[in-house]
Amino acid sequence: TLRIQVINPNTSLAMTQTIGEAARMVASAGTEILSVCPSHGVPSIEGHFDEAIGAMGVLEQVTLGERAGVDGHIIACFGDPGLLAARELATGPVVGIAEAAMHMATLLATRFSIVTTLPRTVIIARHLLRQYGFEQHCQAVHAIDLPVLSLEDGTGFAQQKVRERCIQAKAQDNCGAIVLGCGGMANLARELSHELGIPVIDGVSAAVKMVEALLGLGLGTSKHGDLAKPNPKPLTGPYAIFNDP
Ligand SMILES: NC(=O)NC1=NC(=O)NC1=O
Repeated sequence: TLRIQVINPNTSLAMTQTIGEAARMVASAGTEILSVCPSHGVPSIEGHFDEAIGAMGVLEQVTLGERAGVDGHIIACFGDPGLLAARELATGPVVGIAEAAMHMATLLATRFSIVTTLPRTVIIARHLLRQYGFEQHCQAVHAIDLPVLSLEDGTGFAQQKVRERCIQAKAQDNCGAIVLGCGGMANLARELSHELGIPVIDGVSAAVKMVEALLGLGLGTSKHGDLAKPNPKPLTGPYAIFNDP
């Protein structure tokens, strides 16, 4: 059995649950999904400061997962916080939900749009598009202008706003696909794809299949060069957990 750890970098248990369920929906029979979140941190990630805190939680969970022998890791926040640092720590694949969804979208359409949460997170998506080399594929980045945890408030209001924004994007952007820009939207993609008649892609499920694909090819994170294990140093205080046992 493959064991893939899906890390919600924020500390909201409801969102961790949503993310875990979405991952299990698409996981292969031989794949066990472990859904985790940091022991300490920030309830939602809505900017650069939150991402820095979330990244430390990702590194904590990757460290614990590696020690437990998990085969691969998913960073289930649309900013992919801590991605490269996590790859230094990991032997298996580490895939972020933003890069996974963006890659999938480029295989299905010549242009995709992104629908994310707060306007201030739009710049984070733009930074990732540049970092991953997808700027020329992305037509627009839209925000529903609601906080991340509105997706977990049980009213369905945020979900309705996501739906409206996706309909608008399809009509206005001339995009062939839409990427959902938040881990908390993971359970909306299938229904929206059917309703809109275009691929609406959730990064959690995309990342599960990409990690399974990499493992199926016998591939893991390169340990040659800049993604080799960090040079050992005596880490102190809250970072002592990263020292080799
Ligand atoms: N753009 C986002 O909403 N990013 C996110 N913040 C979280 O806490 N989870 C996400 O996916």
